[in-house]
Parts: sequence; C-alpha cells; structure tokens
Amino acid sequence: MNIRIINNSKNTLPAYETAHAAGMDLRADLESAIMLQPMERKLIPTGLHIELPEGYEAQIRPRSGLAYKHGISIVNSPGTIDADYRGEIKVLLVNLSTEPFEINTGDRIAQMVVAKHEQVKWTEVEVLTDTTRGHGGYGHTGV
Ligand SMILES: O=c1ccn([C@H]2C[C@H](O)[C@@H](COP(=O)(O)OP(=O)(O)OP(=O)(O)O)O2)c(=O)[nH]1
Ligand SMILES: [Mg+2]
Repeated sequence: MNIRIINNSKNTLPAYETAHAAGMDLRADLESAIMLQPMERKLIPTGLHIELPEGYEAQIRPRSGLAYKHGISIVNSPGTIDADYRGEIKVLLVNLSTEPFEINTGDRIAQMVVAKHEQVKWTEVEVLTDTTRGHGGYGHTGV
C-alpha cells in the first residue's frame, strides 16, 4: 500500500531493512547530539509526517538491539499514530541503563509497524456470555 509522507529531515525515508520485516526503522532528526542520562526520557523528533488511511494505525516500537545492548526503550510502547494525526512523528525514548546514551541525527531509534485496526460500536448489556475461563486471569492457570 502507498502512504503519503512529508520528510522534513535530511534522513532517508523509513525503510524495511529485510525482505519480510514488519517494522520500518525510524531515524532521529536532530540539530545536535542528545545525551540521555540513566532513567531520563526525551521526545525525539523524526521530521516525518504521514497520512495513514482510515482504519490503519502506526505503532512505534522499541528496537531490541538498543534495548538489549543499551537499555533504550520507549516509555509509551507501543506508541500509537492515529490515522487523523498530521503532526510530526516523535519517539519517547527512555534510558533504562546505568550509563548515559548518546543519540545522533540519523540514528535508528525505533521501528514503526503499520497495522489495520477496528473501530467498535458498543452493545451495552447486563450479562456477558459465560466461558470456561470466566474471571480467571493473572496467572490462574499456573506460572
Ligand atoms: O509515540 C508517539 C505517540 C503519539 N504520537 C502522536 C501521534 C498520535 O496520533 C498523537 C496522540 O497520541 P496519543 O493518543 O497516544 O496521546 P494522547 O496523550 O492521548 O494525546 P491526544 O489527546 O492528542 O490523543 O501523538 C507520536 O508522535 N508518537
Ligand atoms: Mg489520544
């Protein structure tokens, strides 16, 4: 599918790194390098604006390599880009390690998965259909 995009950064457009990748890597769009101190969070600009079709969302997810090697994650993971959002896509990074982490413009900081979603209409009732699970949850089948 084609999606309209504005790229106000000097970075290449987000791209799938392998043939069947689900996510496109997003790159930081910065005027100068940023340091993320331990437990600090910062909203990182990408310079990108997109026009998703109705019925689609984009999810902003952490990259496992950055998470494993440097403790870099996303506070609101997965971030949600709504189809009617026209603002700049930003990534809310957090440094969960004990070492400062430097981010430079062009660094691949997150990945974006475009997915279909439903919008539901509620049918309000007094009783829900019974199931074997019922109210069981939070490990009620064992750990
Ligand atoms: O990681 C993110 C999450 C959100 N957004 C943008 C796109 C999204 O459509 C909008 C609103 O996000 P969300 O609904 O998660 O935030 P909110 O706190 O509910 O704000 P709003 O009241 O604007 O919906 O912010 C981003 O750029 N990056
Ligand atoms: Mg919202």
